[in-house]
Amino acid sequence: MLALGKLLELTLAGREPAEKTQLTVEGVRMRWLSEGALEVRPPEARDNGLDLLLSAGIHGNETAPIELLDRLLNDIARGDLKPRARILFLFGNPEAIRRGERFIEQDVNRLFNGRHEQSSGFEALRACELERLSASFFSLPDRERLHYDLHTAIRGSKIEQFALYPWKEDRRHSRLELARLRAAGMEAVLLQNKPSIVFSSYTYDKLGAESFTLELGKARPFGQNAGVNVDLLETRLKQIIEGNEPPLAEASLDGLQLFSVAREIIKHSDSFRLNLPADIENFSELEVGYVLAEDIAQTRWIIEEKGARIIFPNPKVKNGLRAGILIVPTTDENLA
Ligand SMILES: O=C(O)CCC(=O)N[C@@H](CCC(=O)O)C(=O)O
Ligand SMILES: [Zn+2]
Repeated sequence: MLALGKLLELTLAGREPAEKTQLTVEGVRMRWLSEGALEVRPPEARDNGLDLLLSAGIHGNETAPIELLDRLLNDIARGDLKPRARILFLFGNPEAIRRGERFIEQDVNRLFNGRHEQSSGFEALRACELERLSASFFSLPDRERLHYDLHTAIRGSKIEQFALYPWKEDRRHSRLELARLRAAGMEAVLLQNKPSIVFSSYTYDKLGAESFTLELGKARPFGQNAGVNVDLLETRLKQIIEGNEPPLAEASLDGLQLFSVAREIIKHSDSFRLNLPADIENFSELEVGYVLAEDIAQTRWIIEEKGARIIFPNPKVKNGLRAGILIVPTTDENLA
């Protein structure tokens, strides 16, 4: 296999490849751009006009998505997968991946859309570099732009695989993209309703891509991901890459559950207390009247919304950051 197909090995070893560009037997050009960053370009005659950004390892301990991208890249380098799309593969936080940690100093996925400029340290620099790499990748005119930022979650979930769809003023969420996600095995989608500082939000808002954070199961170390079944997603990604995706029945979302954000729970101080068991699962329902959290100056977060559920509860985040999202079921009536 071509050395550049071993992007994960290079990244784990902290090494640069001797040759920065290689051609596969299929005439596909692979170009190493920076640590954990590799561009794949099909021969011009085969190019179908899709620019696909696949990122994983924004959180270093979320290894199932990293292993998935590694398999796709290996297949391309061997000539077994024949891309018609241009692809940018990104491993988000190489140092955290090497150490098996979510992050080292600060969460890269809270540093996009300008936040890295108000910060310092190597994770802020990396977020800046990821913005630059993706902006340059998505700079070609008249092409379809798609970004999947792949994650696994800290805790178990009542709904195992789901997506978060960013928000931008005057832009509607696409029914066709939701149908594509359903075909890729996602069981639910959270439709965001305000701007955010995560990677998928940056590529959606600033670069005009259709962008999603995908949650694929529970985070485990390398080699221990048998419990994370990414078969449907892997099959769909191969079809998207090869340009032979079966047509999508747009009208039907086929049981895909839709949610919207009711409130983001923000941790304001060290006095923040989250009144949930440590092993609570994502999408657990909360009763109206329940005191979910308490913070400085007698602030109390009380459930007011019928059918509310919690995702990503995490009282350990830094002050000022999101310590959970309260979500409620929604309908498909506002989709484009
Ligand atoms: O399990 C958790 O608490 C977090 C899992 C995770 O990393 N999720 C992403 C979601 C990004 C988004 O809001 O689109 C994150 O928190 O960065
Ligand atoms: Zn993550």
